[in-house]
Amino acid sequence: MQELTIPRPDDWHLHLRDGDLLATTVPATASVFGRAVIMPNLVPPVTTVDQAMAYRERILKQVPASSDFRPLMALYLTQNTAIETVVAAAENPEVIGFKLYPSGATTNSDAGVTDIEALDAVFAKMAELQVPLLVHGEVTAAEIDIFDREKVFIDTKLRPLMARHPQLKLILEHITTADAVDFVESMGDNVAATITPQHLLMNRNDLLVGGVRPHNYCLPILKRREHQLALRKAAVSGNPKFFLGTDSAPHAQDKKEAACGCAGCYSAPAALQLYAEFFEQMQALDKLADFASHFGADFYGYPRATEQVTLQRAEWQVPALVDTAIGPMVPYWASMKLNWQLIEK
Ligand SMILES: NC(=O)N[C@@H](CC(=O)O)C(=O)O
Ligand SMILES: [Zn+2]
Ligand SMILES: [Zn+2]
Repeated sequence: MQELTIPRPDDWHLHLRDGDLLATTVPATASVFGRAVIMPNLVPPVTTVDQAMAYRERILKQVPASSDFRPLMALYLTQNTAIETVVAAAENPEVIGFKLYPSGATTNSDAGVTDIEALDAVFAKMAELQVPLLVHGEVTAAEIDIFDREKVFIDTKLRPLMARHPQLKLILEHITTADAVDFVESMGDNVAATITPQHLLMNRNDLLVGGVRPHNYCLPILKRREHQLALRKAAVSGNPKFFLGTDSAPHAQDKKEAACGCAGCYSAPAALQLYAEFFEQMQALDKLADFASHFGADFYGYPRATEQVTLQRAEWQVPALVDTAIGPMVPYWASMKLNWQLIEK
């Protein structure tokens, strides 16, 4: 196969950041993807519908004229999120749902949730109004090993949450383990998951063997190979519960290449090409359209894309650096080759 045309994909998990960086991050995604779920972990976090609409306007200013890109805004769930905010979110078509960050779990999660059970009335309202809950699924307790944090979260927090609220529409974000695959498969049609390119293409050896590779460091951290294989199998299984979410999460080069480096892979400059690389490795390019363009829209209840994008099988090198207003940034897969490139039609 030399050319592959698929419906315009959507990115169901994306960090654009704010301010001057939007001039880089918005075009990078909007030139390829039709819609994206915009993560709210700004400083301060995006906790209200008004804040989300103001942030959305700042994003729209950077969308290239040739693009119909639609940002779908996620609100940051805190311990103080009010029922009225759930109602307001349900009434606003540009708000897609709420993002649950366990406090301290990841970048800019200090304002996150410390006591999930205490928010049961909020979850009940979300379930009633079918407002999606998007979850960073890791516990943060110091005694829990970083490689076990997703599994322990599923066992001690998510399964009980779903038992209390069986109708809750829940997306387990950026899954990294066989345990997460099992959890999603064991639940009803109201539970789904996003999978990033780095968790499909890499395992923890790619982070640690031969030296620490800060640009492969993200959260949840890359796991052992057997977990990677479980994710790879799920992504090509044709099960509509698993779909594309890049978790592209830019940090400046000096913040990544540091004694205490930030977590997050800036994959947007090569996102679709990276997924194509993976689907080709699996001899499953015929499944890319479902994973990238159909299943997420179906799950969230948006129309499927009518436009198309075309990939061509031709070697392409990911840039070594991307210049941005906050300094140079090293994209995920920097300087390495990929077998597929995007072409204008
Ligand atoms: N994935 C990451 O490693 N980082 C994300 C936060 C997140 O999605 O957990 C970020 O905002 O930098
Ligand atoms: Zn996360
Ligand atoms: Zn993220």
